[in-house]
Amino acid sequence: MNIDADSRGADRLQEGKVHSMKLRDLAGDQFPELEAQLEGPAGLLDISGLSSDSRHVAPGNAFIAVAGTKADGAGFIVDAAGRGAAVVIASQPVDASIPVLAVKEPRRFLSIAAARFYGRQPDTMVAVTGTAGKTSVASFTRQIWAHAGHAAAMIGTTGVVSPTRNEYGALTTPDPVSLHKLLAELADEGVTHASMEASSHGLDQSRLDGVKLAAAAFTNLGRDHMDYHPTVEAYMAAKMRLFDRLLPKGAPAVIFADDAWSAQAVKAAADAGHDVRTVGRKGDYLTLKRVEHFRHKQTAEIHIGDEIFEVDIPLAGDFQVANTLVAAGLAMSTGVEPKAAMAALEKLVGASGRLELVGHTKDGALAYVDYAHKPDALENVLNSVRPFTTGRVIVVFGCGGDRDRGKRPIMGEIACRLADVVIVTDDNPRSEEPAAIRAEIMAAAPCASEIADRATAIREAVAMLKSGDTLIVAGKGHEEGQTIGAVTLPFSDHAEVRKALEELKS
Ligand SMILES: CC(=O)N[C@H]1[C@@H](OP(=O)(O)OP(=O)(O)OC[C@H]2O[C@@H](n3ccc(=O)[nH]c3=O)[C@H](O)[C@@H]2O)O[C@H](CO)[C@@H](O)[C@@H]1O[C@H](C)C(=O)N[C@@H](C)C(=O)N[C@H](CCC(=O)O)C(=O)O
Ligand SMILES: Nc1ncnc2c1ncn2[C@@H]1O[C@H](COP(=O)(O)OP(=O)(O)OP(=O)(O)O)[C@@H](O)[C@H]1O
Ligand SMILES: N[C@H](CCC[C@H](N)C(=O)O)C(=O)O
Ligand SMILES: [Mg+2]
Repeated sequence: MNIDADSRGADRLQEGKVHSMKLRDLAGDQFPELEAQLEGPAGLLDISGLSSDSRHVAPGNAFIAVAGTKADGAGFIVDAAGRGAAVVIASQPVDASIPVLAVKEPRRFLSIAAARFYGRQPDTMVAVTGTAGKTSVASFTRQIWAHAGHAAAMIGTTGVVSPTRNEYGALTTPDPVSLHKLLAELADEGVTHASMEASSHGLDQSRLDGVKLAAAAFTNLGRDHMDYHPTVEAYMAAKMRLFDRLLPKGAPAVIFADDAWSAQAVKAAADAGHDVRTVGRKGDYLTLKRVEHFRHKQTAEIHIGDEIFEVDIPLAGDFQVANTLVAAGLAMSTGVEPKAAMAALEKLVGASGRLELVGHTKDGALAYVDYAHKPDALENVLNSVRPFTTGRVIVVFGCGGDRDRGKRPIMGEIACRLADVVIVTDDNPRSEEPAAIRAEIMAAAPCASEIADRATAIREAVAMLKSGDTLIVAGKGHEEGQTIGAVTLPFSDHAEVRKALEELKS
């Protein structure tokens, strides 16, 4: 059976390379404004691929001109034509040396056409949105499916994981062309179930519009990406696109019930005609009755209908219970039996760099790496370790450059309020002046000390650990680099924490 699947996959990939489609087949019937335009000769053009970046156009491609944050693709039509584009799809008719077809939403066209061009995706796809927890939920959902015997994959911030891959990725939600190429490859490799993260950028830019979703989920909403979305309401509206535009009517919408924005998410999903399934303490699909926190695990009592499960979740952090419930909700909504889902929760492995225990001192002080790079996440992670910390909570963190400046003082205030020792350091300053970023955090963190170099900050924090203390190195999680200016130097919080712990022992 494997041999068959493999050889089919190979054929298909081979086919992909020489593949072409008539423009009218690529467009399908979702763009009424294109119908008349496709009846002409343009509809019969053979299209060899799609690109929204003129620099990547190959002969015979359709160039989709989209308006971006920095430029408007319509300004690159001449460039695309020069590289052999067969046709342009844009928001307005433009005079050009090749046919230009106008659609209302070029980004949506790009996604739908990419889905049709690559043709296949895993049979059961789910997507999760929310400010925090997406990567964890996508990973846990994949793991629950895998325990239930399905060939499962996940796509998100940490990359792609499938039975045959573990690849680092650049974006949380890939651009539509890479996404559908990847989905077709996964389907050809035999993957039947895939979970993906729906970032607010991805939703806003219609990157997921071609994905056929069986279910979707919402975790929570907090402050994030205020450099991109004009208001928090606009940010929430982008997230709710998952329910009101993408999820087919009547499909399960799994919603975490205990967040301040839960009611609004429930309303959006119900208004869109979905089968709303809430999870959490206030949840009715999966109801959390009780949690006991231990150092490296938590025991949760979960009610599903009339059944009661007592589950040992091998992860630290209250928020991880929320994430496991959302993941179990998605897995059960796509056919996993409750008993199998609950059994799988006992085997979960945390996503890399999400409150991940990297090591401990000889006195047993714990050192964690975590990806909290936004206010709510920092608040959650610091609160999460307090119950099992008998000594001090020590945190090392910074804020990224060229990103939302407003979060800097907010995170500074949270750190001083919830930790006993705070060290402010650099986290991808990018094109900004690192000292200026730190100063904006420090302005609201009078308790903090400042150590610019992240490796030094980590070494000093590890050196001060005493029995009962907990160290959180926050903000970079799984990342493998530190971006200063335009250069990314290799850097890993995991490696630096390990090195510092080793130095202590020697
Ligand atoms: C802000 C943002 O989301 N930008 C994304 C967006 O680019 P853009 O539309 O802003 O591009 P632009 O530079 O204004 O150019 C407009 C158009 O002209 C085209 N162009 C440009 C130059 C040229 O010579 N020829 C040409 O055709 C561009 O390809 C583009 O299509 O569309 C591009 C194609 O899909 C993405 O690669 C790009 O992601 C950039 C790299 C990025 O950093 N995005 C981050 C912020 C992001 O999306 N993050 C989220 C959330 C992360 C999380 O919190 O988890 C994610 O999903 O990863
Ligand atoms: N359910 C949750 N509630 C609050 N904070 C959480 C939750 N889940 C995770 N976190 C915090 O957010 C960090 C990132 O978690 P995760 O990667 O799962 O979320 P994400 O939504 O994918 O984030 P990103 O948008 O940055 O990719 C964790 O390291 C933790 O600090
Ligand atoms: N997806 C997020 C990750 C931020 C992680 C943090 N380490 C930083 O660089 O700010 C972003 O690109 O805004
Ligand atoms: Mg993520």
